[in-house]
Amino acid sequence: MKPILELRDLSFEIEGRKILENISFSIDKGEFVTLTGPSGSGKSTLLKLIGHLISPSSGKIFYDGKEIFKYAPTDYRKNVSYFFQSATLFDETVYDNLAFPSKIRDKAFDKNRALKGLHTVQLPETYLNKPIRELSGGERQRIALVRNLMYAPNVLLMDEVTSSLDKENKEIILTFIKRLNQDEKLTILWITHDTQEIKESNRLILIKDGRAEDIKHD
Ligand SMILES: Nc1ncnc2c1ncn2[C@@H]1O[C@H](COP(=O)(O)OP(=O)(O)OP(=O)(O)O)[C@@H](O)[C@H]1O
Repeated sequence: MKPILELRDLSFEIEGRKILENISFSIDKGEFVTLTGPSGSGKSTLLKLIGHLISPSSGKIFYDGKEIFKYAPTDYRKNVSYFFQSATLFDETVYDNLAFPSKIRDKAFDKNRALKGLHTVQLPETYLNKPIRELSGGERQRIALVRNLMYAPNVLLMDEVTSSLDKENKEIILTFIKRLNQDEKLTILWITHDTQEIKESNRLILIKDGRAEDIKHD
């Protein structure tokens, strides 16, 4: 089976300083992978490279066997989605936000999927009509994730998305992404420092001194 993501000899330098050096690894469809490593080791940089937000100094990244810059950026983002910690919702209702992905695709709003998403992140259906400004930070983060997954990508990249959340919100988000990983074979690559979250992933890649090393693989 060909890997869904493949990094070949990826290096990244900034202002003459080597941040990542000859990183090579592959990820198969359906894997749930945590990137770990000391602060400043280059984890966020690596995720941004894979998300096609920045370009490597050398080396290549392949998605589904094709180099990522050969995809039109919008096509790539539909397949490989980068979810930010500070994902912004528009200051309208939950419904407006959840309907946005269908609007830009010129498709009908999939209410069932939206309600299933709300249910999994433990918010009642009545939240559809709630203005965003009335939601707590954790609730906003949950809605942002449901919106991001209205049309599930094949790969979800996330950089410390739960770090500012309390235990309850962390668990809800973890349950949601695990469900998508199991039910929809969503491939997940994320950065987290939370030991419970690390335990849930089936592979752990350590980024240290510019290099990558597999340290756990189920
Ligand atoms: N735009 C930039 N300009 C200059 N240096 C940068 C830039 N982006 C990242 N760096 C440097 O690259 C190194 C790696 O940063 P990165 O944010 O990828 O680390 P990290 O492993 O994600 O750290 P943390 O766990 O603390 O978030 C750091 O030394 C950082 O200062």
